[in-house]
Amino acid sequence: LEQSRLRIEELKQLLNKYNHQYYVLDEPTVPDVEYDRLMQALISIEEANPELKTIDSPSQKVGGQALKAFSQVRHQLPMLSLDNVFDLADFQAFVKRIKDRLATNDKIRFCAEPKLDGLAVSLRYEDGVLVQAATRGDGSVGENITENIRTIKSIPLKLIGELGKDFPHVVEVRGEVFMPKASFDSLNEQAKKRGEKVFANPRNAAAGSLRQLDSKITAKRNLAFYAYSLGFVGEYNSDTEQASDLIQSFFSNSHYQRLCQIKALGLPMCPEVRLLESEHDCEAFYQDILQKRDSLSYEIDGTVLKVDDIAQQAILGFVARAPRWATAYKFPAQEELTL
Ligand SMILES: Cc1ccc(Cn2cc(C(N)=O)ccc2=O)c(C)c1
Repeated sequence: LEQSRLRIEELKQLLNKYNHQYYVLDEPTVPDVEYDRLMQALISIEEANPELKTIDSPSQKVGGQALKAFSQVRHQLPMLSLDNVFDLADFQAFVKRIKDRLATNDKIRFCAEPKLDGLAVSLRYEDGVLVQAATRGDGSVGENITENIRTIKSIPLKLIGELGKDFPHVVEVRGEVFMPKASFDSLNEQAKKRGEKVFANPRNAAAGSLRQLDSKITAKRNLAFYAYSLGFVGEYNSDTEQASDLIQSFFSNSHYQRLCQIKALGLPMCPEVRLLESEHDCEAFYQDILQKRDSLSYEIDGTVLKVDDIAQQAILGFVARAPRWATAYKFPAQEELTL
């Protein structure tokens, strides 16, 4: 049994590494057949020794037992929504409100990213292992979709790095689950052939795929994920308050640098994310993303511009459920697809 346990450990580490190389870094170092051989070996040892199967095993990527229903999860930190702006004048008013409240006339650094048209989820890693994933829900309570999230190939089941050195006991990562355009097109083509439900757009297809009680179905939907912020970070026993000194001992005071750290932990990050040195660079970013919109492999409905400095974010706080320090700068609606 000890031999099998060691062999399983070795296979898990190899396969989790290869998954990261293939799905997150896009730099595989072994051929697919080699990956497949190792995966088959892992699955057969786990079948022979079910008591050795663990929740961070890459064999989870194919899905598990179907659920009867989803349980609910209360977010330790609420998942908030974003206010919108639709034109440059609105965006400039947003910046002015920020400057007035910060009582500064200094340039404001922004973390800029495309606004992915998918579903917001929160991933909870304890001791570096993915233990829970939840939808946004109403911002305070969401659905527990852990089994479905585990099947998303670019989401690591285990963080890269060392507990206590690179990450604390509890790290939540928030981001968007989405269905790439190519996956959406082939899913609908297949659905048409089989007389099954056709989805109106990739966002609905992603939502429908995450709401499957049978994670084996989710596993076949080729969903993807990009992280866009931290959620709760701390120790198990701490109450809902953020221990900001603890966060600062692990993560940067720049939102953009935090995203880079999250990427180093193994989570995918949108390649279009930029650190902008001033509010005057935001319009150019918005126009740049707008002109490359059709060439992106995923659907977006605008950009998200966040004050980059964490201390400034804390001063600006939130209004009702939306932060004063961020806005979604949206694109004009695209003509609806006629199916
Ligand atoms: C048979 C087979 C096995 C694996 C894959 C894709 N793939 C490859 C790797 C790899 N090369 O590091 C890692 C994970 C993974 O999912 C395909 C397309 C087909």
